[in-house]
Amino acid sequence: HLQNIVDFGKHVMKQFFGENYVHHGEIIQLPLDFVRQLCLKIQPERPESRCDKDMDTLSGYAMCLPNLTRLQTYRFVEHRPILCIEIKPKCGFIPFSSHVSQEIKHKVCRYCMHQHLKVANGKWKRPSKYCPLDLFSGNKQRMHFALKSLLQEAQNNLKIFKNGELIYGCKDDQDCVSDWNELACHLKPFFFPSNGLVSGPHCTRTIVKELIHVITMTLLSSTDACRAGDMKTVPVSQGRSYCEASAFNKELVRNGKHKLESSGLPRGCLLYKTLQAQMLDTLDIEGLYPLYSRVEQYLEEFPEERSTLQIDGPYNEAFYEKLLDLSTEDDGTVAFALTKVQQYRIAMTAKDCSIMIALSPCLQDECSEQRPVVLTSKSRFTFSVSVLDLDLKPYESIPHQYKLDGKIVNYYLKNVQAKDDPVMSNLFKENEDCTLVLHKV
Ligand SMILES: O=P(O)(O)O[C@@H]1[C@@H](OP(=O)(O)O)[C@H](OP(=O)(O)O)[C@H](O)[C@H](OP(=O)(O)O)[C@H]1OP(=O)(O)O
Ligand SMILES: Nc1ncnc2c1ncn2[C@@H]1O[C@H](COP(=O)(O)OP(=O)(O)OP(=O)(O)O)[C@@H](O)[C@H]1O
Repeated sequence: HLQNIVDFGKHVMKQFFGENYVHHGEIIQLPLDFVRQLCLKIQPERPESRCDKDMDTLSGYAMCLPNLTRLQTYRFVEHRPILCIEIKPKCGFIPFSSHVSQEIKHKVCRYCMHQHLKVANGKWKRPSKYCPLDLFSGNKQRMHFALKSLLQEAQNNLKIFKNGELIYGCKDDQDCVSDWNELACHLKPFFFPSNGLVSGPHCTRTIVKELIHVITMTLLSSTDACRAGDMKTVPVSQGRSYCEASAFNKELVRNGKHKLESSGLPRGCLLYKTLQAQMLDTLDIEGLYPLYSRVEQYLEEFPEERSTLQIDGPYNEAFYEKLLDLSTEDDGTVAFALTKVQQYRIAMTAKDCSIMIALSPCLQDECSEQRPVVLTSKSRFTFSVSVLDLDLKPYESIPHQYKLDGKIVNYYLKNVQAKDDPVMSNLFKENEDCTLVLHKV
């Protein structure tokens, strides 16, 4: 299983994301006693919602990954201060598939719809104003808004580490730190090293603005090329480039502006590559589910074929090659259905991965090709960008995805859209006041 995870990173995700962004890790052997002690030590630290999963304490094998809160541009550990921003951007496009049955899915993105269900279920206390389409727009104003929203309501989409230690974001499901003054205290030596800025609300705002600027610039930077770089899954123009529920969009509409800018992402940047991989979901779960059922039916008849079809690996070169087939014509075969299912699993993985941006202050003479640099008003940083959590989503999770999609959309239609829509909300009001009169017939 571990070998599969490593191979998947090495042979598949590196091709989609690029050599420098993906760290596939390696398998190591550990003494069982050490693993048992480690398990006991970390158990009380794990968020409650994660406690349904257990650490493997029996095999003696583990995956060793580099510490991505540190710079990845140097092979040896550096002992200078490091900031790391972890962003889980989620799905950055609106489905364009003709299989979508509810019009709302062509207007409001899944993240924004899901927010309402998550708040109703108690996963989060408040909805976030973050919309992935703003972050993926490539438009600096929209990206700034998205990042500010993440800083306001981090949920599980933003974490900030200083020297490897979490200083901002959710430690567990309940405990979310969102004190900007405290954050500014941590960041001040990075952004204003000569201490020329007095403290107070103005100082906090300035520091947060600088932080957002640095994140935007690093997200738009291109520090790698990849094999699938020229593979165009879908032209971005095919889907809607903004989400109607985005607070940024609503604000524009309120101000009488109806045109939302989408500058597009530079092709080499990690956001662009993430979006391209996400867009391998060309059919939407509604179009994909019948194809999954076709594969399932085949496997029921021929269970021994499961390994030939490479459903659970091996994730090798041959597996990657099959993913490049973007034909849309369904010839009714299992082969067609399987390709779409595997592409969907890649897309799901890319929709749930995280981006790690590591930043370290540097001097003017330290920039080179290997060490990209980003500038702020009073400092300069060398940085690296990596992608985290690239375990292929299981084939078995597809029915769950299908059900969840229905739940998210239905909840939104019933509880949010109906109230936002003036015609519908008037209907609700009238209904509240109406009296039912029964006549004898
Ligand atoms: O379905 P989603 O969009 O809620 O994503 C799940 C994530 O929830 P989120 O929306 O980020 O709060 C969820 O995140 P949390 O564990 O809740 O922080 C997981 O990442 C889950 O993946 P897996 O099933 O553990 O492999 C994710 O499930 P997958 O759908 O990616 O399998
Ligand atoms: N290589 C790494 N370097 C730095 N931080 C990491 C690394 N791997 C994971 N983390 C941190 O740990 C968090 C959880 O990691 P990840 O999502 O990979 O775990 P998981 O496999 O989903 O965990 P679980 O066992 O709870 O399901 C990440 O969001 C990140 O903050």
